This record gives sequence, structure tokens and C-alpha cells, in this order.
Amino acid sequence: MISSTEMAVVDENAEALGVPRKQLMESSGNAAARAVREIADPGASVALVCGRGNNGGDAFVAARFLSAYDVTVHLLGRPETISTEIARENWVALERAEIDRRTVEDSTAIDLATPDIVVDAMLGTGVTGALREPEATAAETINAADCPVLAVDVPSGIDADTGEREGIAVEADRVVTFHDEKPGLRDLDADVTVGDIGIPDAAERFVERGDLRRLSRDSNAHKGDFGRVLVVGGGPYTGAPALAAQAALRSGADLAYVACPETVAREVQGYSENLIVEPLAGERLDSSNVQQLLAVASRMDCVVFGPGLGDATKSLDAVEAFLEAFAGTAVVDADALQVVPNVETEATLVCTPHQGELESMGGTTAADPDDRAELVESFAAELDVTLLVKGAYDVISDGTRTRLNRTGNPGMTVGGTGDVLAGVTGAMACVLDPIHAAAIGAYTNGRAGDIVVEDNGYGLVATDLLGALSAALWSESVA
Ligand SMILES: NC(=O)C1=CN([C@@H]2O[C@H](COP(=O)(O)OP(=O)(O)OC[C@H]3O[C@@H](n4cnc5c(N)ncnc54)[C@H](O)[C@@H]3O)[C@@H](O)[C@H]2O)[C@@H](O)CC1
Ligand SMILES: [K+]
Repeated sequence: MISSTEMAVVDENAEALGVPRKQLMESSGNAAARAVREIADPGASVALVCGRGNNGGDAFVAARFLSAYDVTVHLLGRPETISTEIARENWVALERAEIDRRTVEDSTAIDLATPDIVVDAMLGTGVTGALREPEATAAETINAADCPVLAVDVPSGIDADTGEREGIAVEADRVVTFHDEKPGLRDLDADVTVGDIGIPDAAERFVERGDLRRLSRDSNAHKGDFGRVLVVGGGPYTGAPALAAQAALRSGADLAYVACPETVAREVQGYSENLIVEPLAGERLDSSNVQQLLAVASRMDCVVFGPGLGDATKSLDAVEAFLEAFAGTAVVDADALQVVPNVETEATLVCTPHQGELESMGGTTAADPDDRAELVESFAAELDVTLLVKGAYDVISDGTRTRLNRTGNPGMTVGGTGDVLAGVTGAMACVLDPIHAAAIGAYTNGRAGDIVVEDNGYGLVATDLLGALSAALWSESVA
């Protein structure tokens, strides 16, 4: 079962893997034509009713695959209003092939005559709200036709995310849906088949640039809508928490706080005026800081534990005491990871170990990425956390869903890149589900490293990543 958002992610991931959308449309159209052949014999008359998006485009393609039939393509609206390049190209191809195509500019004038089969390709996953005109009247005409109705992807008027309708919808006898079943289709009184359109499994398995579609920036947003991140760390090290917090800002968080021992507060602040520093009494985090931390954390969307914290027992005890009383979202990295296997917490945890740290948490690893993915998945389920296990292929799993990330390069073994990753993941966890936050965190951090190396060659340092994060996340040129 796949939602339309998820479908858009997978579609763009396929494109990133070298399978362009035009090719997918060719396969969709082919699958729709195959469904027609299963319903009607050669020579039968087929009326294809097409919208101006890619759903209509699928039917333009299908028409080319139905040369043994008496095909008429009806486009609802003017050809200039076809909304995508590939649908338009396939419309133009119909003219050159001299396939009977008509434009319906007045919805009341749609005349299907008496076809042997109607194909509904008005709207697919791109529908929003109740059918407008001319689609609404065309749906009535289709429903009144005295012949089988085949819907392409989803019956027009049915919301592909909920399976619900707000107004009139096409009553289909049969649905050929693509790649995976859409929600609600099973509840319809229709025969549903899933057409394989050649989207590789890798488009769902690997994190690719399509995953970035999960991050949308609403132009009405206010400060704080994209998250407040608190990084808890510092003491023995000061650069690490500053890196993590700056990475959170660079990847979209609105505010980044660093809670660190007062003895290093000035030094941490000195790295950047963009950070808000919250000094904690003492030289190392300890249990006396927990109440203060809980109070600050209650105003945050995500807390990142670990960068530069050190492994002093009293600091780890403080992390444990914090998590026992915390019910929000936390990213746990570095030495703080040791606390996770034994802590009783209601918090939502995203843990970012490298393979050595995973083993000290009690997990096991394997050289083969697929084997490793299986091991990580069962360990995430056992701990009831989301794991992002760093490696040449990062493995991300919440115990049910498991992804692999291939961005990044050997130049990133340098110190501090893990702190950047924790900060990016913290920013993502403010606005996304943990599995998506961790997957996009891994992808973005690695992509930033790849951009730096493409530009400058090896020899990158962690601060270089900060400058490349925006490009990794938002640049159009990232391919
Ligand atoms: N991987 C994919 O996502 C693939 C998608 N394909 C096809 O592309 C379809 C999605 O295409 P699009 O995203 O272009 O969307 P659609 O073709 O479903 O609809 C988009 C058009 O509908 C209009 N519209 C939206 N809501 C409306 C309403 N309530 N009343 C009237 N008009 C409305 C929009 O203005 C837009 O012009 C899928 O359903 C499928 O058929 C296939 O071609 C290939 C692969
Ligand atoms: K449709």
C-alpha cells in the first residue's frame, strides 16, 4: 500500500537511479492497454477520457498500444493546458500517429457515443478535493455509459491517500493501479490489479533525492515552525556540540541551543553567534543539571545528546536520569549511546552509532549491506528505537522499515562529521517521523561530503560540511 506522497518520493528516486518518468509513463500506458485487452476483444471501440496531468498522459500512451482497437482519445480541455512536458509529448505523438483524438472544451459536450469500453484517465494521484468542471460532468457521463469502465491508477474523484471521495467520482468496474496498491481501492466495488511499471526496488530501499520531497517549506511559516533543537554535550570537547548545533541550523532548524558545562560555555559561544548557549553548573554534565535540562528541553522539538560529552560515569548517569523523565524526541550519539540499551524511557529515540558503537550497545554487524540491514532491523525492534548505523552504506531502521544510504565518501572519516550528522538528524526529527529524519539526515550529511569533495578533492574537515548542507538539501543542481 502506498500513499501519493510516498509515490512521489519513489518516482523521483527512480529518476535519480536512471529510470526517467517518461519511461514509467510508457510502462503505465502499456499496463493500461493490457487491461483493456483483457476486457474487450480486438476491434472493440474504446473511449479514453483524459485529464491534463500525467494520468491523462498514461492514456495517450495506452492509445498507441491499442492499434487493434477502434480508439478515440478525448482530452478534457485545451492541449495548451496539458500540465506536464511528458504528457504533452505523448499527446503530440498521437497526432503524428493519426490516432483519433478530440478535445472537449465544453464539458457538457462530451460525446462518448456508445463505446464497448470507457477508460477513465482524468485524474490519478494528483487529485485534490472534489472534482471540478469539466471533470465532474464527464464523470457523470462515464457513469451513465452502458459498458465496462476501466480506471487508470485510481478512479477519478477518489483521493489516492485516503480512498475517499468528496463529491462525484467515477464508478469503475476495473482499476489498473501502478507500482503498488493505493489506499482505499480494495473497498471499492471494482476489480483491482497492480501493474508493475519497472520502478526498481532500489527506489524504495535506498535513500535518494526524492526523499527530500518530504521536506516542504510552507511560505506562511513562522519562526520555530521548523524546529528548535537543543544539543547537550561539551565538557571534554567544545567543538563537537557547536558543530552539531550549527548543522541543525544549516539544515533548517530555526533555533539551536547548546547546553554545556559553564566552564566551556564561552568557548562554545565563540564558535558562532548563531548559537544560544545554556550554561550548566560544573565542569562536566552531572545529575545536578537534569532539572534545568528538562526545563529547557520542554520548549524544544528535539534534543541531541552526546557531542563532546565524554564518557564520565556521572555524565552518562545524568543522560539516563534525563531520558527516564523525558517523553519527547531525542537523537543520541557518541558516548551517550551506552545508556540506551538499559534505560526506561518514554522518549522517541533516534540513535546514530558507528559499527563499533553498535557492538558496544549489544548489536551485531556484518560486512554485506543486506545482511547488516537485517541485523540492524531486528536490533532496532528489540531496543524499540530508530537506528542509523553509519558505514560505507548507512543502515537506517525503525524495526519495521529499513533503508540504506549510499551518499558519503572515505574523506568523511575525519573527526566531527558524526557531530554534524547528529545535528542534521536533530533538525529533521523536529519535522519528520524518526525513520525519515534519520534517512534524510544520513543522505544529506553524505551528500554534503560528496559536494565538498567534488569541489575541493579530499582533505575535507567537518566545518566544510556546514557550508555544503544547504546545497545538499535545497540546490536544484544536486542530481
Ligand atoms: N511514479 C509515478 O508517480 C507515476 C505516475 N504516473 C501517472 O501520473 C498520475 C499522477 O499525475 P499528476 O501528478 O500529473 O496528477 P493527475 O494527472 O492525477 O492530476 C493532475 C491534474 O489534475 C488537476 N486537478 C487536481 N485536482 C483536481 C480536481 N479536484 N478537479 C479537477 N482537476 C483537478 C490539476 O490541476 C492537474 O492539472 C498517476 O496517477 C499515474 O496515473 C505514471 O505516468 C507513471 C509513474
Ligand atoms: K483515473
